Amino acid sequence: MTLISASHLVIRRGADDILTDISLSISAGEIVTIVGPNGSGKSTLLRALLGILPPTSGSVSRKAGLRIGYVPQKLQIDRTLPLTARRFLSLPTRQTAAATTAALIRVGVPEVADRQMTDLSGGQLQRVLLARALLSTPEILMLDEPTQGLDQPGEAAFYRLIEEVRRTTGAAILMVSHDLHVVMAASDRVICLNRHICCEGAPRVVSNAPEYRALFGLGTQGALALYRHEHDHDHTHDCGHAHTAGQPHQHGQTHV
Ligand SMILES: Nc1ncnc2c1ncn2[C@@H]1O[C@H](COP(=O)(O)OP(=O)(O)OP(=O)(O)O)[C@@H](O)[C@H]1O
Repeated sequence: MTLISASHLVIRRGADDILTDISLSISAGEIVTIVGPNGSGKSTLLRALLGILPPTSGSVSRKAGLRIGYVPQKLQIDRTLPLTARRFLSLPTRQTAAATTAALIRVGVPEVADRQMTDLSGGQLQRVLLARALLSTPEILMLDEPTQGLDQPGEAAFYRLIEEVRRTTGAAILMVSHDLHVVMAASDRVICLNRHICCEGAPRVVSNAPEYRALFGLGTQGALALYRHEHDHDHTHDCGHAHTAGQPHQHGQTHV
């Protein structure tokens, strides 16, 4: 079942097309990761799919009544405003103490309930944001670089949690990530964005550890090098190679 789809979506700001001709769909229960360089439109795409940003042209459609849990890239909290984690979970929809306690237990940080939001560590804050998103029992969770600023064990733990959420709730996950580990280990499908959809496909299992480590050092470019993807358009795109329309192909090595 399709939860969200975009058809020939264009988002323009001033004279600039931030997104051009984006067509995609997200199905129930799948984990899809959007990768792409800084400024490639990843956050803009999430916001357009959420319905926060109206399309300049093209369209976005969401299943009727779709419940979306959104974890934003940044959260601005006024340092002068006292706000405990429990209270934060009750905004904007009021929740019972039992519900907020259960949500914090679920994401593994019950001890932060009465702490100030501004005092939480990066990893605790991400979990509280996830807890709030889960309180709406979402059919799809949308996460914008949810592990930014976390160390590697923190990232790994957070993504294990995301996978568990998918397993236990069946929610689809759509996330933006720069992290090759995530792209490789946790996604059913990867979408490479550079204002248009550069390419997309299933991540490939990497058995050769030294190669994996070497490519991991290349950041997003490394990630792009390591998954299967199919092209449906014909140009020499920003992934740096030419190809022919209608000829899906598989990449096994770098294609920078
Ligand atoms: N409201 C706006 N007005 C004008 N330009 C904008 C606006 N919002 C975003 N942009 C521009 O659109 C482009 C895409 O931004 P976006 O934040 O979607 O990229 P991103 O891929 O998420 O980047 P990053 O990886 O750095 O978070 C950038 O060049 C940005 O400056």
